[in-house]
Amino acid sequence: MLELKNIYKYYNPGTVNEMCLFEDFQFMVQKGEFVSVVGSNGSGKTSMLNLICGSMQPDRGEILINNKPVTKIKEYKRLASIGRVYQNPALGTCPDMTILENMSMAEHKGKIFGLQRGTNRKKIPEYREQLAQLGLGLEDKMQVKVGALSGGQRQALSLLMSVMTPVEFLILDEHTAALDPKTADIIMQLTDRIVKEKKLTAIMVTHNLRYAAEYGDRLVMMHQGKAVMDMKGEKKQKVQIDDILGKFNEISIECGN
Ligand SMILES: Nc1ncnc2c1ncn2[C@@H]1O[C@H](COP(=O)(O)OP(=O)(O)OP(=O)(O)O)[C@@H](O)[C@H]1O
Repeated sequence: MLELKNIYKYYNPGTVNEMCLFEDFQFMVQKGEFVSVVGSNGSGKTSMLNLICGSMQPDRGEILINNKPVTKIKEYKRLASIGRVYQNPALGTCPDMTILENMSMAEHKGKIFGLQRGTNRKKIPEYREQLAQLGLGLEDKMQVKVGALSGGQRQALSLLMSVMTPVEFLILDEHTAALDPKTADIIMQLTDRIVKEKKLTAIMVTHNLRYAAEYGDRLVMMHQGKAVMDMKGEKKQKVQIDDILGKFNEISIECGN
């Protein structure tokens, strides 16, 4: 379970540009939930993910993971239980290293590296099998540098790498936004499969209302640092784009998008 409790977050405090993004913000995600988060530009979606992952500190309030306060725990330690995939496929992988080296590095996330060889050769068949499951032919490109892959291939690899350690949470920050529609669909199906197979608790920020309606078991819409819609259960299972489009247009117009 993940909880943001009474969160306050100010940007540029003490300046003319001071902005209170979150004011007594509450957000709770149950174990195993797959939450799609949509919202207007600047509504605080990425900031919320940054607070969860520890890349940003709240000014007040508490963040709890499985009822334990983690607010003061540093990002790199918090990421032991969290996998994160970014919008930019370049962010989750290292372009000058091969697929094999990237996977080896991902498997050692959080561990201290010595000067021993980077890749355990015995792991190759296992990595190969994991890559084959992506269905993109990456298993035959294990010695190819990641910088030479397409955005979609790279994002699929980022996704795979983000769950190579036994994480409990998957944080997806517009992870299909930079991909063409067909590739985005492939990555989305892959995401859904991974979340279900590994029984992860997932939070997916997306601007794609179709994905938000189609995937996950809860849909949250954010606006100006607040959740203005929170749908789950049967209501979420039955939701269609048209059911959320009205509210989405309303908040988008309000903030000039
Ligand atoms: N580091 C920062 N310094 C100052 N203001 C910031 C900073 N990060 C975010 N903001 C502001 O906080 C608000 C929320 O930003 P955030 O990126 O969380 O929104 P978002 O919902 O993810 O937006 P988008 O959909 O456009 O990506 C915006 O007004 C943004 O300008």
